[in-house]
Amino acid sequence: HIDTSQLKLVRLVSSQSMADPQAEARGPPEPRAETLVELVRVNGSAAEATLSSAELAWRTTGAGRDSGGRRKLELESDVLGFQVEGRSLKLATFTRGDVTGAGRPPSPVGCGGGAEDRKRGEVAVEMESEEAAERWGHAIRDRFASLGRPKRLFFIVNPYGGKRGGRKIFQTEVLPLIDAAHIHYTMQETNYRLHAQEIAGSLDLKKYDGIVCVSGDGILVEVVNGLLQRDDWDKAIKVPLGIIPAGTGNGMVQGLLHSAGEPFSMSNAVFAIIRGHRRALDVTSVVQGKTRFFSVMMLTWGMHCISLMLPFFQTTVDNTGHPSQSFFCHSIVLWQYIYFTNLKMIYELQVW
Ligand SMILES: Nc1ncnc2c1ncn2[C@@H]1O[C@H](COP(=O)(O)OP(=O)(O)OP(=O)(O)O)[C@@H](O)[C@H]1O
Repeated sequence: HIDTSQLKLVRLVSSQSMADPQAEARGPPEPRAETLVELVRVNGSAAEATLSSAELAWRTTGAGRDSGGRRKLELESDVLGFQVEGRSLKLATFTRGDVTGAGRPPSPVGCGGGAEDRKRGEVAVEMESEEAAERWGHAIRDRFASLGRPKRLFFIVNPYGGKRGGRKIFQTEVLPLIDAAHIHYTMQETNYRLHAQEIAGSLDLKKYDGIVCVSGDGILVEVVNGLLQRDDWDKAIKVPLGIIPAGTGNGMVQGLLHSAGEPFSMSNAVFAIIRGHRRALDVTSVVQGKTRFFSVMMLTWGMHCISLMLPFFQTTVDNTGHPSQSFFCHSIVLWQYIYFTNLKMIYELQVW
């Protein structure tokens, strides 16, 4: 609870504060990777396969019904992970539509776009030699690294958020995809209020490529507060943060997925983290007496207030700056309207 009579200052800490910390380290974009071509068997069918910087494509060469059909996997958006086993390169796919050709008529090249849910699958590419499989494995690993995919994640799970499904969501929705992506992880459940803040305040951040909250927005805000209260806060706040919707409103996830052009779903939220999707968020700082609070949601609150002051402003704006049409958001705006029109005090507020 914040005593609003003492609300003195809303300060925009930095519009870049949650930007990709590895962007600088990664430096300028890699030169285009060499294209590899091999005669292989894909899910048992003879094919000519090509690995370019962005995709793995193959054209079947056998005499069957499917002969000459071309299929492809976008490495960034269709592949969860892969492993090399002897001469075999096994790709765990997560696609909209069928790209393997098993069980359905051939689909046209490309499988991105559309609101259809992604489904898991496997594409097994049998190479002529173990060396070839290793070479392709290295090449795909390099492609993933250049996309900024995380290798080690720290999960904070709130078992009491929303409908108290955090634990189950982690086990059944998050872990299978994280395992398929071969991401190493550590998981810690929150045991009490502000536990997430404590965890973020003392976590050895060198060990992880990101912190993921399986929770509502409240835990994310705790994590931001924990990071910003550290002595090394300026480095700490650059650690990528992720959120898997296990809360009540989940406004942050909805906004982030919308900005990435992905429909809101649990698996899309997990996959966005695996793919290393990032965007910068503003952090606000509120000083109340001698205490300072940080929030990534407070700006939304501010934006709603501004929207209320403009009588012809038709839409609300969510925390990522996108128009939000949900009934829930409009209810919040209505509640804020009633709240603010009943306030008798004027607050000093600066944003810069
Ligand atoms: N083990 C726990 N026991 C009691 N409270 C907890 C525990 N773990 C976390 N909390 C508290 O639960 C609160 C709400 O958490 P969270 O944000 O995950 O869910 P929510 O409030 O339901 O979702 P939303 O923020 O989307 O409305 C947080 O303030 C956190 O401090």
